[in-house]
Amino acid sequence: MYKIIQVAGWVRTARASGKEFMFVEINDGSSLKGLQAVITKDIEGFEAISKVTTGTSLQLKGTLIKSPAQGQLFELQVSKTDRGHGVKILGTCEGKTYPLARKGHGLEFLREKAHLRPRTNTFGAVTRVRNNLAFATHLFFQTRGFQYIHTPIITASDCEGAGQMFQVTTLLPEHNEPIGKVPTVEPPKEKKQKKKPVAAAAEGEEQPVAAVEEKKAPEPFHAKKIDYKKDMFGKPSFLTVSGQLSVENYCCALSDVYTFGPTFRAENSHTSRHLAEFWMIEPELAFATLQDNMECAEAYLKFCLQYVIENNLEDLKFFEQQYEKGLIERLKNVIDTPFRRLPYTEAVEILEGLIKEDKVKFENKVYWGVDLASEHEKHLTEKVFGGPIILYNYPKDIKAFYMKVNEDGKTVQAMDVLVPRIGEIIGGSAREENLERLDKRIEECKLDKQAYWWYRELRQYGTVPHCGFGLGFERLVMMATGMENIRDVIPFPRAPGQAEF
Ligand SMILES: NC(=O)C[C@H](N)C(=O)O
Repeated sequence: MYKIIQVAGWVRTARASGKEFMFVEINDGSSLKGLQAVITKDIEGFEAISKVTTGTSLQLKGTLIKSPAQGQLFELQVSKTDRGHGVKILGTCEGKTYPLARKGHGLEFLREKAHLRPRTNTFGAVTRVRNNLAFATHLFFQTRGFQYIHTPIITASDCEGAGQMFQVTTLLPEHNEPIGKVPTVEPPKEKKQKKKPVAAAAEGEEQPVAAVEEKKAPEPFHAKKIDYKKDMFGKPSFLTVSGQLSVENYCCALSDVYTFGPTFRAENSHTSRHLAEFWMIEPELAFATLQDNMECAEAYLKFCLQYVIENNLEDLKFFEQQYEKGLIERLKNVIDTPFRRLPYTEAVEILEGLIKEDKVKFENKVYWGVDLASEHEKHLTEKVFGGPIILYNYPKDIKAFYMKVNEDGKTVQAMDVLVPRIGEIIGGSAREENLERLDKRIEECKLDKQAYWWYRELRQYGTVPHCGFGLGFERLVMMATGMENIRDVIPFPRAPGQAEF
């Protein structure tokens, strides 16, 4: 049994075997392994093909046969036959300057070659896992009846109240001259429109706009004075730091919803866990408690990891070999073990106890009320509990205004999912659904009540208990692959000094 197939891809390795034939391994990025082709001398253009180097793009037509060689099931035989075999060089690759001609590049070197690094085994594998995690995310929420909401990228609201926002400015010239050639606008011939009666709108429906205005001739482009800054959004606007407040609007109408989009934080952070542009998954659950929130977060994380074990095993084995020994076992443990849940207060007591007994030293102080540093979070997950944990009921002073205050008046119904190596992967809370209490928090946090008028109205008109969380997608990719630097799990990292591509 043989099959004639046509494939295309980039040469990984090419080597001649005597003068009679040559071996070429090509890869099209669909999996870690490429396809080996044996090309014989009698094929047209053999002379040119025998000189191809790594990176060349090729199209091959040949017969797929069982491979006699070890480590591969099939190989492609390309030789002169009556079955239309052939080789076509699509794009040659300058071997002398091609940055990936040599094997075994460091990740740092590859970060500077963001346009070419997808061709390496590491970035091919990261990309395939990332893709499946995104797919698993939709699968998880969609099969549970959540609606996917596209929340805005440009917004005037600072969800977290943390002020780490990129401001959006226009590049249009200050002096109202339009860019480029101005089209001449001929005013249309004046035509009077008859007044039409407005049809009665059904209750609750939008009123149809009455066609009562006479159509005015458009003003010539130059005549209009435009204040671009003001006309654009009317107030300073920013790139979103979170879709949460927007998705809450939809949660208070469609019940369970989620958003999955890019978010931006203008942190001048050089750590291996932060990016200025990252993707966040933010579900919002209606008629739900903090308990429901924790359950959803845990089930979602486990679902995603299970999905990549089932669909990316070859890639995971590669990561295990190259980056993290025991990766697959670790993932299976996460899936199989219930996440330990404990109040923030208890976690602080554990850490304080360890410090007192001289069992651990931290750079950052630990006391009730502190925002735990990543060294504390890592210690808890890696050394104390040996797996992911969920901390909840955090001091209200270190958390955002929208979180529901507990009866003790000191803590809020917040939760963070912490995982080994990474620290916080999920942050969420039950939202304050009571308008009075929300207003009190807005005041305490010294925020502008007026700016949140629409958010407050959700509490005014048919409020419901609801909660939600945000998962930093890149941190999930790090968790699933064992990659240690967040810049290596996103196609084009946006971090200080890195925005060229
Ligand atoms: N949707 C969420 O709860 C995420 C939270 N607003 C954050 O940015 O961390």
